[in-house]
Amino acid sequence: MSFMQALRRRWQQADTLVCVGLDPEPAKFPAAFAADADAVFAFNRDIVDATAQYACAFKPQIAHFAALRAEDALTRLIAHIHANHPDVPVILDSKRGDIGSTAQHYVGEAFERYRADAVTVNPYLGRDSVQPFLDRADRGVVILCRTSNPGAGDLQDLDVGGRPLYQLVAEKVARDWNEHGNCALVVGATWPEQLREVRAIVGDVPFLVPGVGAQGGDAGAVVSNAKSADGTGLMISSSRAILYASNGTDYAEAAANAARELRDEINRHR
Ligand SMILES: O=c1ccn([C@@H]2O[C@H](COP(=O)(O)O)[C@@H](O)[C@H]2O)c(=O)[nH]1
Repeated sequence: MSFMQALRRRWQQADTLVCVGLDPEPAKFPAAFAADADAVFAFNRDIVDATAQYACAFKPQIAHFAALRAEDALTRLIAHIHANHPDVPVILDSKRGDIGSTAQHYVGEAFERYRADAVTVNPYLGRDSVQPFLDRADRGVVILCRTSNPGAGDLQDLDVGGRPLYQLVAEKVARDWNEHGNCALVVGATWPEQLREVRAIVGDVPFLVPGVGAQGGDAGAVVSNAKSADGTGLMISSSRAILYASNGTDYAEAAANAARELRDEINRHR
């Protein structure tokens, strides 16, 4: 089953648009993990098992693992998700982008080494840099469009022939790059108006929407402005607000509660 098929099936069967972000920061782990040499894997595994029922996708962010020299933990975590929660697809958030010959190796990194179902990609080197990802029709290619950070507009809003650059990215992805139907777009929850504009341009292309929770985006506004025609179309991603809902012994239960509350808030606006 392709990433897009798995995502659509998950949206329908689990009735959730929540993407659980996996961004390990050992300083925020509960005290019990201090003596655990495998803490990065163990903490994330517990979070995954506690929140899977509320998740339409998991999104590990690669830098959080690589900076800790925990690539092996990331490999085992994704294998754990596939083995124990096979209906929940995994998006590797690595924001890759390079000339085609190197991009081919980033494809291998995401899909062969880590066995992710989808990967985030930076489009600013142009189509040939994204083509090796696009060619993998079974995998998702989640392309940066209008990111959630405060400086997103510095470049993404630059005027190109009377329109902001991010709108041209959206149009190009939806009309040219999505031949296999395997593209999605990153649009931040912190930009409700831009979410509405991009949805109007791209039809039902799925959005990965980071920026609720710790970054302060309004989940209700995201849904109202950017849901697709059938009330889905969104992977609304939260990392810190779920992962670190508690640093006590109830960390897994608190994470599950945070994910469930986000799911319920989202569903109230669908
Ligand atoms: O525009 C973007 C693209 C990616 N991210 C990533 O999402 C999470 C957000 O974490 P929170 O704790 O929910 O704020 C993180 O991995 C970012 O690298 C983003 O925030 N914005």
